[in-house]
Amino acid sequence: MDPKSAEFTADNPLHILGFEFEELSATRVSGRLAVTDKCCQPFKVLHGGVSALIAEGLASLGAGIASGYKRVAGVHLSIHHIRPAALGESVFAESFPVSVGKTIQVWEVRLWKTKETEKKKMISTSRVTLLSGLPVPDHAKDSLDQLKKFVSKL
Ligand SMILES: CC(C)(COP(=O)(O)OP(=O)(O)OC[C@H]1O[C@@H](n2cnc3c(N)ncnc32)[C@H](O)[C@@H]1OP(=O)(O)O)[C@@H](O)C(=O)NCCC(=O)NCCSC(=O)c1cc(O)c2ccccc2c1O
Repeated sequence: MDPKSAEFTADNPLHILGFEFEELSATRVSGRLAVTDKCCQPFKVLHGGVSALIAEGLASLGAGIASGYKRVAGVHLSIHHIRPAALGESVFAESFPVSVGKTIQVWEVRLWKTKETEKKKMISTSRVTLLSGLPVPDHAKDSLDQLKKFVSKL
């Protein structure tokens, strides 16, 4: 299944905002978001909560894969908003693990402006701490199976 297709909703809130995944693995998760009205605060810049949502989503997916498709639970998120992303711009998000333990994982998530003509400019940097290796509830088994199938085809 193509992660950019309408059927693939690895993360529903991100999907609704138009986020498109590019990579999904235990060591790297990335994707892109066009900054539309749906993502902006009143001053027409990317809402800080949307940046935090991207951080939570990417880190959780990566940590879930790194834990062998067990359930993970985010327990702490910190974010620094370095510069704004304006309405009409596009952002690139990348995430990688800082530490993968048996029970705790720490992931870094960075958002960048993606104007090809410009030097890469960072929008925000986040650290997400997650509890990992939790049992998967029955109602969530299907979506984890779907994610597993997709990742195995990459
Ligand atoms: C907070 C900063 C302006 C501080 O900048 P700093 O002093 O650390 O560094 P620089 O001066 O070098 O600037 C860095 C970078 O920011 C650009 N910038 C500076 N001032 C402005 C400005 N007035 N307007 C636009 N852009 C500015 C500057 O050009 C530099 O970029 P370069 O590309 O030129 O290098 C800065 O750190 C910053 O802007 N950070 C991002 C802040 C941000 O976007 N926060 C998240 C969204 S805010 C938010 O979520 C939010 C705000 C609200 O007011 C709401 C109100 C009602 C509902 C919701 C709201 C809401 O969600």
